[in-house]
Amino acid sequence: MRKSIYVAYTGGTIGMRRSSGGYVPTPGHLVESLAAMPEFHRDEMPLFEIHEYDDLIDSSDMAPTDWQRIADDVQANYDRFDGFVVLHGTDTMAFTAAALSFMLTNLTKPVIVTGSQIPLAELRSDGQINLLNSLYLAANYPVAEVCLFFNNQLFRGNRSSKVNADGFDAFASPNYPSLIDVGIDIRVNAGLISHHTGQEPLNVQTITPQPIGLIRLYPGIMPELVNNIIRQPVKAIIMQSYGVGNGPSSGALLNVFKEADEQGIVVVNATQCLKGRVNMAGYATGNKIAETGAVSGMDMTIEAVLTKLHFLLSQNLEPSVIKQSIQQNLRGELTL
Ligand SMILES: NC(=O)C[C@H](N)C(=O)O
Repeated sequence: MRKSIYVAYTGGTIGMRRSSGGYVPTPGHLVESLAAMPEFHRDEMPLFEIHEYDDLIDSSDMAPTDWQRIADDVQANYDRFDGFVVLHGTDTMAFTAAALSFMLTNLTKPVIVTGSQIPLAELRSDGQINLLNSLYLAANYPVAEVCLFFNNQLFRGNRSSKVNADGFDAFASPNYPSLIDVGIDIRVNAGLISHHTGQEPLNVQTITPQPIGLIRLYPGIMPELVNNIIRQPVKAIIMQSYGVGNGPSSGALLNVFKEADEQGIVVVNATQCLKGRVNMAGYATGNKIAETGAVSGMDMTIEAVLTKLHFLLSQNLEPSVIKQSIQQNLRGELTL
């Protein structure tokens, strides 16, 4: 029997049209374009149902409330379909994929987030390949987790980052292998498919918008500037440090982070580098950051750290519990 895939269409370039003000999402345009593409309707393809959202958006406009809507949508249709494809803009696709990975617990069916760099209806679009393969993989290679498909690779959602603004290879998973590579053959990288038994029903954890500060360290960064951020109603700060978790060792700057920690603000030390992991014990400069109470972001992407913080802060947990949980492997987002 042909499998049945639910497509949640949120917006993004894949369904956009050129306008005098630049590309904009256009209701009905994607569905119309797909109807005219015979390859999507071949017998080897699964059946699919597209749910076009009322307000299609450029993913630059995505917010935690949109993540919630997508998660609730998957849950509402969970029993009727074999798998899920979320059509999404590329700009914040990695954030949504990471957020969904934390929000959806006990997943036994694939949720694949995808989109394109050129609209589906345009010449040389990568949308056709991305959507066609996402549907095919969702039906035939049911990786039971939230994934991101782009440029012939299926990545773990919470390990992905947008790394190329204008290339078709827009995404990478710097600290974790791709789950599936699509070439002449479809190669599943062994052992990466989750084996959930499906005894527990799918659960959606509610995420609410949270005040999280993101501070990228740079040579000459002024303590006063960071100090202003902790004066805000902020519950957590992601400190994007150098290399393996280092930063300027000026007492004034370190004191600001220490003060933040004492106020119950969770400070996560995440590296600016795309690849590799934080090890604050490696250098004296990193050790000093650890002494302020900051916890390690390990080898998580910034997208994973940010959405994991949303996930944890939304549960009203004590800062000490959040500090512990941030360093635990919840959905394969970090390597212990
Ligand atoms: N390629 C894209 O989808 C970019 C677009 N600005 C978006 O994120 O919606």
